[in-house]
Amino acid sequence: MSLGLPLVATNGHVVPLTTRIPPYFLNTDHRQRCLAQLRSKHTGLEKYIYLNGLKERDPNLFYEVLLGNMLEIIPILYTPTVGDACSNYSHIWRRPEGLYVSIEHKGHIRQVLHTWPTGLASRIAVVTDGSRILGLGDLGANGLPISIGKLDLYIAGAGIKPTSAVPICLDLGTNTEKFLEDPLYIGVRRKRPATAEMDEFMKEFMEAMKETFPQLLVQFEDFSTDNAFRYLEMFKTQYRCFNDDIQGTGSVVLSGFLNSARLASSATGTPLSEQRILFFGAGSAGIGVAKQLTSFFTLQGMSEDEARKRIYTVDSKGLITADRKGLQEHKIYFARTDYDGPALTSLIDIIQYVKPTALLGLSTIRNAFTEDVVRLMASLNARPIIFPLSNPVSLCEVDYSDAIKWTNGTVIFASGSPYKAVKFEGKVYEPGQGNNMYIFPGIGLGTILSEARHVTDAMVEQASIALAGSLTDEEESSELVYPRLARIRDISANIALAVIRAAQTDNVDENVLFRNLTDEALLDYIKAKQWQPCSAHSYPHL
Ligand SMILES: NC(=O)c1ccc[n+]([C@@H]2O[C@H](COP(=O)([O-])OP(=O)(O)OC[C@H]3O[C@@H](n4cnc5c(N)ncnc54)[C@H](O)[C@@H]3O)[C@@H](O)[C@H]2O)c1
Ligand SMILES: O=C(O)C[C@H](O)C(=O)O
Ligand SMILES: [Mg+2]
Repeated sequence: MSLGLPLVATNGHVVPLTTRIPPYFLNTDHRQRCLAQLRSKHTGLEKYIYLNGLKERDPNLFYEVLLGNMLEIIPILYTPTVGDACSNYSHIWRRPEGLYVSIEHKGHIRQVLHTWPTGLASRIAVVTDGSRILGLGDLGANGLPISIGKLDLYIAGAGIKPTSAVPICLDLGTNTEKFLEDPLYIGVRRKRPATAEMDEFMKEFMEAMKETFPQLLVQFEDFSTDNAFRYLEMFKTQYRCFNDDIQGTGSVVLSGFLNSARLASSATGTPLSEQRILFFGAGSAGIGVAKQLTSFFTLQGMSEDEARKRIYTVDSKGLITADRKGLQEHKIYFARTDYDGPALTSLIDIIQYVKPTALLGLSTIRNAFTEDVVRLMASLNARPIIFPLSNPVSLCEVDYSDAIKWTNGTVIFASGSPYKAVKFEGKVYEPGQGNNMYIFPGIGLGTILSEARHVTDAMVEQASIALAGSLTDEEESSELVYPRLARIRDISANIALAVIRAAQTDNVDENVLFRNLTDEALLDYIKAKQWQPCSAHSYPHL
């Protein structure tokens, strides 16, 4: 109810003309109060629930607090705590906050999408089917928080308007027995459909998305690996969409790898063309990154074959070789044809054979990079590049403090989940966070603004190169391989610029107005478009 303008007392204090707002509330900093309330919670999950409530009560305040405290709050809304939120979502559920499209809606998906309140204003949907949430497996309908967390990064990190964001969970059932038996489980109680039924569902879903939200970009998130590759292939030139785990991860890891290779090369002189990269884990993420690296190597002048030879992949059965029977489709391209000895199954044996300059973990195997493994990498390389990229932290291949200790501080490190700085023998070392959160907000922003018909490979590649080039002098001299998170808005704007230029080169941009702008003018435009939260709007009746 409007009660007129607040009074300004002679001492300058603002006194609201209402009994519902405490008299001195407006003279205090409510953001500090929220932070104190947040910090009073003891577990990550309690903090997540608190923030969720704050977002519902006052979205402007929520995003203001988030933007001012990214380092503290991103790990709660996103990896790693979002993993706990997903695992427990049926039990912590409080209010509707995303769109569920269920297998039982098949044949009527358009009608379901029409119920979304922001309709034509929608620009970005993060869509998961909950089948491989982080490394936590099939969480079914509990997967929605991953879409919400990614969209919070779009809003905070790229400046997308909250009303443009559509978190979606496709509820296709789950193969995880304990959820099917849980009386509080919020999803349909059935096993996942066979491929043919799921394909029909996905085709109807994508068609309905395009009709209902014509200006929207779809980000596929955390689909199990076979489906992730299949739907990307099926839809990437038909709809405005991309897969975050394959392309976003490929792009962000290429970036960190380029900065790492430069750092290592200043100690060893090893050129990019002599890097040998060992992937421990060959799923959507491992193969997505391997493809992005080889594509970049060819851009640098290597032949496709030379580029591919730089890559070695390992799965649960050991080094992937072409002679292995029944290899899954996505593993064939990188299967080695130059090894014909007995199967190499231990990581130590594989490292001794490959002598990698870089070891990348996308395996979901906690502590797979043992002391022996890390020490062996350090004995082979003056600056070993070790990226344990599996999420959340509980599945990370090696902790930062161990990697520092076992390499005597020589490691060049980036992990998927955040780690704190480590003090070792009097020196402070800062880790990198090789997480697609640095890249998808910029890819999305650039795609939306340029109204690109599709997300092309060049758009993803240019995003990566822009991120790699975004380090400040201070960040470079601190030997960081990714920029500091607090700068993510500016970084996302720069990535968006690179994405728009690549869309233009590929002729997929429908907003051709940008073609006439200089880079400087376009960057200013992008920044001006970024949504800013303003908690002063929170009490409009005052
Ligand atoms: N850092 C990031 O930005 C980022 C992005 C995407 C995915 N990820 C993480 O990567 C991990 C993998 O994701 P995915 O989609 O590729 O999953 P996935 O399940 O398809 O892949 C896991 C791979 O690891 C292999 N593996 C399993 N056990 C192994 C063992 N004992 N030894 C060797 N290899 C083994 C599997 O064979 C498979 O190839 C997840 O934890 C996910 O959170 C991180
Ligand atoms: O969600 C993340 O933190 C990164 C990535 O998309 C993943 O699946 O692990
Ligand atoms: Mg993911």
